[in-house]
Amino acid sequence: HGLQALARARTASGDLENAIHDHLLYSIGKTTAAASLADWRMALSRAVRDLVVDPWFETTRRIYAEDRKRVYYLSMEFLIGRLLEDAVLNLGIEDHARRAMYRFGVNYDEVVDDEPDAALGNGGLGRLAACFLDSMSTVGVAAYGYGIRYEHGLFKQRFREGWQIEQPEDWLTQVHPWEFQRSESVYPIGFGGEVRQKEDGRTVWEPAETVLAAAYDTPVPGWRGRWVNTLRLWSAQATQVYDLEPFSRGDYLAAAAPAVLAETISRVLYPDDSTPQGKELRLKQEFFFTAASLRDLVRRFVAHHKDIRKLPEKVAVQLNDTHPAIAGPELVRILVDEHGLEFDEAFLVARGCLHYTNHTLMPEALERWPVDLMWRVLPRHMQLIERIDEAHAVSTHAANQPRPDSVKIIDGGNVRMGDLAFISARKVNGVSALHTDLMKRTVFRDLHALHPDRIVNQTNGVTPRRWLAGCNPALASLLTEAVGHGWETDLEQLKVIAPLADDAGFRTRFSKAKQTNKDLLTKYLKAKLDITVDPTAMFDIQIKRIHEYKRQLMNILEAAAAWNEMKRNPSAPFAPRVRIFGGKAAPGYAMAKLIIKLINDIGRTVNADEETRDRLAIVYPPNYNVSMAEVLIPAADLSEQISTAGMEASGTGNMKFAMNGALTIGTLDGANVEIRERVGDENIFIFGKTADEVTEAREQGYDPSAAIAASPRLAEVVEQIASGLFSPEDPERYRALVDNLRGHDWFMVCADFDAYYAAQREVDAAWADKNAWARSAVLNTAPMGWFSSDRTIRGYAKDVWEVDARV
Ligand SMILES: CCc1ccc([C@H](C)CC(=O)N[C@@H]2O[C@H](CO)[C@@H](O)[C@H](O)[C@H]2O)cc1
Repeated sequence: HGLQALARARTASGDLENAIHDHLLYSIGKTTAAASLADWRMALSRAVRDLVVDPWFETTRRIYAEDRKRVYYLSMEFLIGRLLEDAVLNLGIEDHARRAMYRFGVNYDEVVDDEPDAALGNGGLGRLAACFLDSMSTVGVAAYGYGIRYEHGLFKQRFREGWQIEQPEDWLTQVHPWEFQRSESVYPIGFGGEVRQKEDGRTVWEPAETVLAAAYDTPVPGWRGRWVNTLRLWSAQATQVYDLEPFSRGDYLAAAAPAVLAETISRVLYPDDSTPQGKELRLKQEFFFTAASLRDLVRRFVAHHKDIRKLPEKVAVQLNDTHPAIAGPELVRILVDEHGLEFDEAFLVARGCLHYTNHTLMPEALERWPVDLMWRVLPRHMQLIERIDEAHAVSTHAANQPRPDSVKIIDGGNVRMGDLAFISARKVNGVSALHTDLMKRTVFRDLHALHPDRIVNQTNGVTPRRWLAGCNPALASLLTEAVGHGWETDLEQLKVIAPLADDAGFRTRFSKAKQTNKDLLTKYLKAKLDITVDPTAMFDIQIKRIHEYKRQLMNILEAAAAWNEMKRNPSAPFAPRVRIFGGKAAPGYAMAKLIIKLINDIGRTVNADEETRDRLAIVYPPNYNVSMAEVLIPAADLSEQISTAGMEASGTGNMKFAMNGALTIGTLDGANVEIRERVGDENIFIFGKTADEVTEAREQGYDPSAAIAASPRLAEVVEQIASGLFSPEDPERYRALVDNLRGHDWFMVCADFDAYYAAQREVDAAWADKNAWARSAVLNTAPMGWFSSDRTIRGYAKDVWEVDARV
């Protein structure tokens, strides 16, 4: 706490102001008169970073002194968003920062708003990794995040006539003030080449191509800077920066080629969040960061520990989905080829360190790499994968006993990364109770039967720092008033407000906080997008990646059906709504892009309708990202979590909305099930088929056209779309979408439509009673302690990593 006091002392007396001024002059090289907003942001960021460095050193010193077991979180994605405001929040110096900027005549909020998002992720998986970093630092787990320092993060989304278009993201065109380049941590990473047997029996892999992995470290401060972990991101560099020979011939392209090719590995994030494209470059990215991370953590271990066999006592590696699953064979390779262990022992040591989290049951999202590609890019690893597969067969099946394909790593010419990860790991977890149960009954049924104690559940969580204290100061101060300080790091304390749901005064102030956020969002939409909405209407929000299983289609179909009814029956008790959509589609996902266009087409028609303008508006701000979520979520009244049951592994947006006092309309899918358990049936709107009912309906040959015929409302809307009502300029535009809906509807939109429509009418009725709504809103926030990522991380620390969690 000395350090914390030091940080405070250094900020209290205006030192922060001096530090900012010094950085502006001497780090940025600008006078106050000449400084731009970006310059001020750089100066403030550097000054705040300074306050994190000492506790960072102290954390590292303690980890070594106490020889703490470390956690290494390997993830292809870290969807961090902005860092300045979050660091200021964690250090508790917002007033100081705001006052210091004010003294320079600079608006603090504009400085914060100037920071580009670090969009190094696609969606749920990447954002979860970022929340986990915050929680590991706050609860005091000695941890490193390992990932890729993409030059270009997730693409920028623009709409051209309602169609999504993608533009490159370029967060690094400006200096990134939070990172430190670690030129001493650069490792050669090989690809391709040969594997040779040496006369002493040892195996040597001689790669044909080598790229350098250069480390960039970003400090990850926990609450009040008591503990500061590290995020180490790898950037690809060429071993040979420049080829002078072609240069001297004037062939500048050839001269630059080696560097360009090498750097391609960390150039851009693949924008898919479900169907892998199976590109060789993606495989190289996965191996590049995994191999660099394993080399780095083994170096750190052997620097202080003699016996490599003891690695599992001091190292726990978490594989964030199958993307780093090559870690199994790579760690075995290091132990066998470089440390001389026998294969069997090396495999046991490696498995002792590795743990795998599965984030999706979607068959098409499970990575499979063609065996011939693996032989070409990673020949030594392919040899070891065969050995691992063989050894597993022998250890689980008698010699003559046939092995079901489902437990084979290599099958049908592919390496199944899910099976490789499962077999290489000590613990495997799902991300919600329902999802973990479904893992045991579907994709990993046979492996679960062979290893019944390997799968555990760790229901996701979100950090209450960014997703409540940071993005919702209006509610946060009300909570602090009612609960006292401490809830930010012990969210269970929010339970205290449950009885206040019956306190009219508290309800009023709770609703006032919500209205404050709705007014802020209204201003944001006007300022950024020139969109005008009615801040007193119900803000009904669905924000997430566009995917058929998330059923944005069902949402917009219901909106159109409500619109039809409003026109048919103007006195019907529809609650005035602003229906907000946000989300990107993977560039190659045609149906998702068509759904975006349909939302914009129906929005254009409905928003232009004078008759219903006061009761329904449809808004789709482009380029949904972390910092936009921080404005949308606090302003939400209704949270749309309407996925086909059994297909959303957990969801994390659902938790953020409930934490911020929104009511959920949703299916019994993912973590919605656990949200309902905690908020109670009367404070949530559940509808639709359960996961088992979905499976059953599919097995019994579900006929969507019958469901459409049975629902006049749905039939009317489908016909309107098919006839081009919302696309007069191209009546056939939605042929594929309508045909799929009538003929296939794998995601049960038609089957759940009427139940969804009815649930939305219940929402309208509930909205009419402001007191009851406010009461339910309070009773959504109160029990959200379970959904703090601090609780999730404490679960991993105890059940998976077996590490201390103490600052
Ligand atoms: C290789 C292409 C690819 C890339 C990313 C993914 C991710 C696993 C998709 C993802 O983000 N899954 C989401 O993970 C969240 C965090 O656990 C869950 O809350 C969501 O339900 C799940 O869809 C799959 C396939």
